[in-house]
Amino acid sequence: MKIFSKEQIYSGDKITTERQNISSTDLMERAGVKIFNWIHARMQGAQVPIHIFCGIGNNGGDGLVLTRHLITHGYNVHTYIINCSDKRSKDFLINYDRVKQVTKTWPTLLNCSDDFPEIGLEDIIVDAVFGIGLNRPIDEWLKNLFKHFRSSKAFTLSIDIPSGLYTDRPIVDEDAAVWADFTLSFASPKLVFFLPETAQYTQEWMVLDIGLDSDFLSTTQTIAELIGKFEILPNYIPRHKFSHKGNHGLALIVGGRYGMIGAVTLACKAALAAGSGLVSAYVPKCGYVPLQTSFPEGMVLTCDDEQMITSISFQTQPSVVGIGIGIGTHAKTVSAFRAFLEQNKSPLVVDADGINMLSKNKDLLKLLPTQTVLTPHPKELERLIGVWKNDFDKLEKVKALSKEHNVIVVIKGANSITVFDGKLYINTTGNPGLATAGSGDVLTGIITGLIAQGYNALVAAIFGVYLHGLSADIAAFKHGYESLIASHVIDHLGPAFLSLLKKTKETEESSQSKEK
Ligand SMILES: NC(=O)C1=CN([C@@H]2O[C@H](COP(=O)(O)OP(=O)(O)OC[C@H]3O[C@@H](n4cnc5c(N)ncnc54)[C@H](O)[C@@H]3O)[C@@H](O)[C@H]2O)[C@H](O)CC1
Ligand SMILES: [K+]
Repeated sequence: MKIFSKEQIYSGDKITTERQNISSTDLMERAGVKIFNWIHARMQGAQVPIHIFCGIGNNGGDGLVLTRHLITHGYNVHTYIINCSDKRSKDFLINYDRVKQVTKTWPTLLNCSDDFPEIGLEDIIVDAVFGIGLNRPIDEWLKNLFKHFRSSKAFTLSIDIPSGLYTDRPIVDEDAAVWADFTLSFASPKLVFFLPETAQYTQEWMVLDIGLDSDFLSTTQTIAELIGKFEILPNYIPRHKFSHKGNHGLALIVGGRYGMIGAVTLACKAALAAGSGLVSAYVPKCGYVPLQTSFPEGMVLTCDDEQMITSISFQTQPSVVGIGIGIGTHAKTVSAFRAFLEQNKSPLVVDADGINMLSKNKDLLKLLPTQTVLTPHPKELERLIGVWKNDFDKLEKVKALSKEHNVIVVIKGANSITVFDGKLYINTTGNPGLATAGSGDVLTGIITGLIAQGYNALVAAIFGVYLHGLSADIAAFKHGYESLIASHVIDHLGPAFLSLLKKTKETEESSQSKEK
């Protein structure tokens, strides 16, 4: 699913009104009716007090359309206009008049020093104060109003975006935005729903289709894309009946040191379970026996050193090398890594200490083959790109690194984001159970295993992150978040593939991202 920028949404509105020969008021009516339908389907006339707070822009206009329909359907509605400026939008004013035509109880004007209305715990708040048009910090009174919403503990529904959030900038103060339980967003979810600093402002979200021009929707290229089942499926490579293991590549996992052989084992098993035809490990001598014992499907190569990798040389030409897991950053290992990079001809996935070695020896970045996949966790990323000021700054820094070295960077986290060629691919699967030892090693194994069998590196990174999360989601049904361990993620890769390919309703994208 595309994630449109603010500018794209404004131009989509304009194109739609022109091509469909409708007014902006008509489009607002559609938007407001969609919200009304969503609420009406759930409340079915219940007389719970609904407090609708409207700004004076078009987000407030949406709130007024909602107000009118709720009133005419007999709901218990209290509407407030945040009357702190006189720049009322045209469609706000039209809908303000329309509300006055259906009720004698006109909206309450809240001047920006007034007391706040009482809100009960069981009431509902609709936040239509600001949409995507917020362009400057909000004042103290508004902050206090938003705090009042939060302290009421009433269910809070935001229209389009929690008021106070910008679409393209961080906010500095956690009281400066509405903390929504649910956000109904028009046309596309907003990027800030997925960034660590702002995702907390809405517990859940859903996109409402307001019938924007279909050519606009299909042809507009976006910087960010949300990756769900329907984005992954077209990239799936089916297996041929007569294929043999040689057709599905050889993945080589290079890593490990004394006490860190388990990590390599996890990555090897994950590469195999992700579909690599053959998987080999390259480890220091101390890894030989444990790997041969716990990973009977694989081959094990060793360097001469007992404890750590001091040289990397092998006879075969692997389809892909996954390097860095548990490898350490000893000077001898760095030399071996450098020598390896200087002569390597295979595509690469670099993780963990592999990334740490790149961070400490930036000249090594130049030796990476094009479209190498880097999979840093937040600390590794910080070592690689330096400290960032906020999520937007982080994304810009990662885009710059990716561009300079032509590499694919997977920013791991709750919504892992794969960055390449200026684009952001935001993953939708996964759960907090993945915050556990070894889950990153499994991800590296999966991505390596996908490249081995012929997926291009970008698809492998996006698909790998998706599968890893999906597998964890399936495993969590059985194990819960606390008891989920990295091995479960490997064990559930099979069910993850099956669920991806299953054509039933239950496996379709979560209701978080689709209108029901
Ligand atoms: N296709 C769609 O998505 C549609 C969206 N709609 C809704 O329209 C809003 C965007 O409306 P807009 O009028 O551009 O902006 P806002 O309602 O967010 O309000 C801006 C309003 O507020 C003033 N302002 C900005 N910052 C501040 C501040 N810090 N303090 C006080 N006032 C501020 C600004 O000057 C404007 O006057 C979108 O989100 C949807 O909800 C349409 O209904 C139809 C289609
Ligand atoms: K809002």
